[in-house]
Amino acid sequence: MPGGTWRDNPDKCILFDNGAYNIKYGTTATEGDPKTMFNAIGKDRSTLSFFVGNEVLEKLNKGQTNLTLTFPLVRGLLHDSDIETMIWKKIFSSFGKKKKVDEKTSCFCLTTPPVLPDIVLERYGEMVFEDFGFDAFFKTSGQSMLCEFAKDYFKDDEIDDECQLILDSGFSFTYAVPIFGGMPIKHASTRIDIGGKLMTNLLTEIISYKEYNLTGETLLVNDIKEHLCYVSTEFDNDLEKCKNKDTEILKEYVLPDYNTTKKGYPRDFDPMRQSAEQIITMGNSRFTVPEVLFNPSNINIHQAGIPEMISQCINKCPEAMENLLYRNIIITGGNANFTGFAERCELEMIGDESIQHPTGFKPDSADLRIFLTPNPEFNTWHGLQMFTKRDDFEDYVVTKQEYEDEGVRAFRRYNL
Ligand SMILES: Nc1ncnc2c1ncn2[C@@H]1O[C@H](COP(=O)(O)OP(=O)(O)OP(=O)(O)O)[C@@H](O)[C@H]1O
Repeated sequence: MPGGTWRDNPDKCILFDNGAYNIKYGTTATEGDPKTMFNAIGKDRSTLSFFVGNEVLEKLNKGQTNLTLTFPLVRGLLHDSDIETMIWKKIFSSFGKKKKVDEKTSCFCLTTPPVLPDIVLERYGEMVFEDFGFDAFFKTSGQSMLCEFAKDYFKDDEIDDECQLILDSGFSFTYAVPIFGGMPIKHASTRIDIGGKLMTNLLTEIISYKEYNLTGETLLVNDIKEHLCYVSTEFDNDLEKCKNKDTEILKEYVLPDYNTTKKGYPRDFDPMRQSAEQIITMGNSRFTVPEVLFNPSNINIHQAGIPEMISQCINKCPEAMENLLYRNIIITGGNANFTGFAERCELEMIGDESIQHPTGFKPDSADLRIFLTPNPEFNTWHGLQMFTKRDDFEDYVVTKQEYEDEGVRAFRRYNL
């Protein structure tokens, strides 16, 4: 067990970027990328035994498809703290004997959504201090930590030090969060109720209707989505190409048979190929699914698409910040991995004949600069790690003693 306390031993700051899909975890001393833990449990419908975190992925990858998945975070918020506790325990036990987590001398650092109801904050306080018995707790929005990362990573591009707008498109939602002086401007934070989960569900429906019933095969469809979907920068053109069976767009996904192959894979469409495998042909669903991020009304969600949401968010901020925010937009989150995501945002913000909003969403007077983080899923965690190395980190930490004296108010001392 490592000696000292979190104040002097970087192994004792435990860092969780607590995504609704994956928890990215490590310590301040971790070198390289964090590890990930699937943030769900799976219950075997026949034996009722259950699997926790990555065990679920292992079972699913081996072809065990009769698992019911339960996610402890629902719509981004903690919904089932017992399940979350099980998954956190699984992570702590993975640290091994040598680096065994000693809660009494460790600080637990956690990312949460930018706006967190008191009742959820209270439950996190209970879990961290009462159930696990940590000595200290640092709670922050993921977006503030992403900023910490981006300010360093893009410093040569002269990203503004004070003022940025984070566009974070993850599993549950897509957020636009303006940041000033490292702190989110909460009243201006805006969100659309579309994230990776909804898009995977949508693709499941489309494939199940047109080809094979893949209901319940969430991870398989997720894999198809991650390999084959993209954000179109020429939507009408791409639709036309699909009608003409253009092989530039048509792709195939070979389904696993769980006998000779355990994993599916994508490949080019070849009309001449004779094939014994079960195949899904992906045409316009490759881009109509991610299109819902830009046109939510396509699936009857009456909210603004991403570029309009960004401008709505900036409009809620003081006018003096407007130019700075448009000049410092940082895109992150797992969905930012879709090819074309950042380009499409830029096209629609500026306005372009090839897309549906030719006039654009930014004022003519504002310059636009969009920064795409290099490894969108991990950058928030890296920002968190950088933050815990700052000289003033301790000022943002709530100790067990402070929590016992002040309760949940102790977390309101700072606004990250
Ligand atoms: N290469 C990819 N292409 C498309 N989508 C991807 C890719 N990689 C990851 N994703 C999607 O990103 C989503 C997860 O993103 P992220 O890790 O930012 O979310 P999270 O932090 O777990 O959740 P949240 O931010 O909602 O709390 C998943 O839906 C996943 O399918």
